[in-house]
Amino acid sequence: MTYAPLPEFDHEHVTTVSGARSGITITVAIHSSRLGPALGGCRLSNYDSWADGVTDALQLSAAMTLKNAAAGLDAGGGKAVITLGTGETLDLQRRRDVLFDLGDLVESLDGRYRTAEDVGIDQDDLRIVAERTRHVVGLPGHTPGRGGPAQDTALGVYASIYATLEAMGTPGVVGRTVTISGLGQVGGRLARLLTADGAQLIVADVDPSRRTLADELGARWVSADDVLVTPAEVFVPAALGGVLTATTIDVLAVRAVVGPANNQLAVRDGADRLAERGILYAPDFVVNAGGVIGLAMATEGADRALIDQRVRAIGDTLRASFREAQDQGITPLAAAEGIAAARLADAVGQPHK
Ligand SMILES: NC(=O)c1ccc[n+]([C@@H]2O[C@H](COP(=O)([O-])OP(=O)(O)OC[C@H]3O[C@@H](n4cnc5c(N)ncnc54)[C@H](O)[C@@H]3O)[C@@H](O)[C@H]2O)c1
Repeated sequence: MTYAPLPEFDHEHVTTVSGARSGITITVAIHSSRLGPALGGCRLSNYDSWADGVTDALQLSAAMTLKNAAAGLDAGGGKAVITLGTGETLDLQRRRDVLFDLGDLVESLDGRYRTAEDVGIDQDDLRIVAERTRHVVGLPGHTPGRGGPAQDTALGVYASIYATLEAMGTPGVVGRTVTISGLGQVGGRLARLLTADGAQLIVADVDPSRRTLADELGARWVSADDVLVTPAEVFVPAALGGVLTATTIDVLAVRAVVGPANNQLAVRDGADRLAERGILYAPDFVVNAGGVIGLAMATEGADRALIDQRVRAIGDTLRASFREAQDQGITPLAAAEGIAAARLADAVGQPHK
């Protein structure tokens, strides 16, 4: 994973601790609570160093501020990261210990940050965290309908792909080639939706067991190494962030990038580079907001139909970003950041940002 350098420190509050039970480094980063108490998942992942874990928490929480603002949620941006060393795994006892440590840390923030699932944390883990804190969102049984943020995230990406193809002047997915890198919780669900609509899928995953789904859907399987150079109309990054480096942008053979991975751009000028290559970039924090929209709305008691409607409206936010970009001669990323910034600027009576 490549981390774009942070231009400045503008977070409201960051706490990094060694868990009292586990000794594992845990960071909670609250970037902004201007629109409400911060909401964002907890990631449990391996890092080269504890400092990389902190950097990831800083970047992910800043992205949550943009995501929640652009999605029209009354929620600020925050994120937690549990930092495991390279190759480190947890046995059941240690996993429980670190989840209790996380719960205590979240509880100590008294509701300023609400945690949820993210990569490496599932609903069983959330149940354990909830034994130590009230500030957990998306517990099993709390989301109406099909449940789980991945389905809502996939639906938001699906709506985004339609909006992007429309902006490219080639609406609809029938017969269009779409490459999905990462057939996990989101990528797998998205693959099913697009196949049902008649898209031609090309898929890759580092986990060979995902090939079963590829075969079931009649998708073409390519290696994870080749996925970026394989020609297609749309590239969907659905694995880890940081996939769009100066080098990979130069070799991409697609017309658009639309995917759920957080913080896809490893270089700050990545959006400009994509535009120079004539590749339409759908900003990740707009595209992947479905999960958090579902979580936030479920806590407010919304029903499934209303949540679906709001998740599908991600396509409209994207259309507005593309229009603004066209009108102003800026990238869609800058336009989407402008939409989020306008909401943040309108918020009153809350702390700075
Ligand atoms: N789950 C959500 O609701 C949600 C919400 C917002 C953003 N996201 C982001 O979307 C992405 C996917 O999330 P997910 O929940 O599906 O995760 P996941 O862990 O279920 O799936 C990721 C998949 O990517 C594969 N993978 C890992 N490295 C790869 C590589 N180099 N090349 C190809 N495949 C690779 C993994 O084997 C796995 O199958 C993540 O970046 C996540 O942060 C997810």
